[in-house]
Amino acid sequence: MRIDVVSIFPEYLSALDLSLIGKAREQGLLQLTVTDLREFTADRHRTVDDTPYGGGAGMVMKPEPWALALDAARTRGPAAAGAPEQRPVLVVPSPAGEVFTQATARELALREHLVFACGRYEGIDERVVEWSREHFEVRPMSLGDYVLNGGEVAVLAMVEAIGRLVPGVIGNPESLVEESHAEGLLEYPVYTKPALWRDRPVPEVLLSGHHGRIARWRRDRQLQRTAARRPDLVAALDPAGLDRADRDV
Ligand SMILES: Nc1cc(-c2cccs2)n[nH]1
Repeated sequence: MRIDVVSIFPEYLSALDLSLIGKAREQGLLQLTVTDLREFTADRHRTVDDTPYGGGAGMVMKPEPWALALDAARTRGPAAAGAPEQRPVLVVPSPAGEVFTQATARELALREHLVFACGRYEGIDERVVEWSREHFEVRPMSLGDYVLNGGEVAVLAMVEAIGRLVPGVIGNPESLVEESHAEGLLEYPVYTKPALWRDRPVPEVLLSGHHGRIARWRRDRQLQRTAARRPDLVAALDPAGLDRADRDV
């Protein structure tokens, strides 16, 4: 998978050099390029913003640098060998986007080329989004109903959520199965040594070695936790995915 990120603060994305995503880049599982939008300006001051038409506070990001930067990202490097001709996905972090979920991460982890446009100020001139539709599948994307100062933080979260689902990035794919949201439920509580810590014991069943009982206990905790903390997820559950014992929780 190829990932391009365009930002006026490329150093913000240096966290993607670290840990799991950094290792996947070294292994060639992910090709990630971060580009400074200001490289695509033509004036001495490297201007990327201007006042909004129609008035109002703040500044809007100018269209031309974005068009040049996105075209460069789209055409950079050879198309992956053998990959079907897919248009790259242009993800535009925005509080006005569709909400990014684990399902979105799973969907985007299957794509060959993702380009992330980190907007700042009051946003990017809307004509860039319209212009991009010719060569990209354009996806305005929100992390949630709160406002950030720029798209970089959202891109860090999305690249991690997507990247970890790319085959080979996580050493043990088993650990992807029971994590929160993997199947619409929150994950169960976890424990490790010591068995007694500050007068708090580990739940007895987990020390029993009885795998069936442990699996049932964990599933019950997932259902109870989801019902308590995220009733919206319970409402969205597919009843066909629940077994009889689930219904008794
Ligand atoms: N969910 C979300 C995205 C954003 C921003 C993206 C770019 C500037 S602000 N705020 N909140």
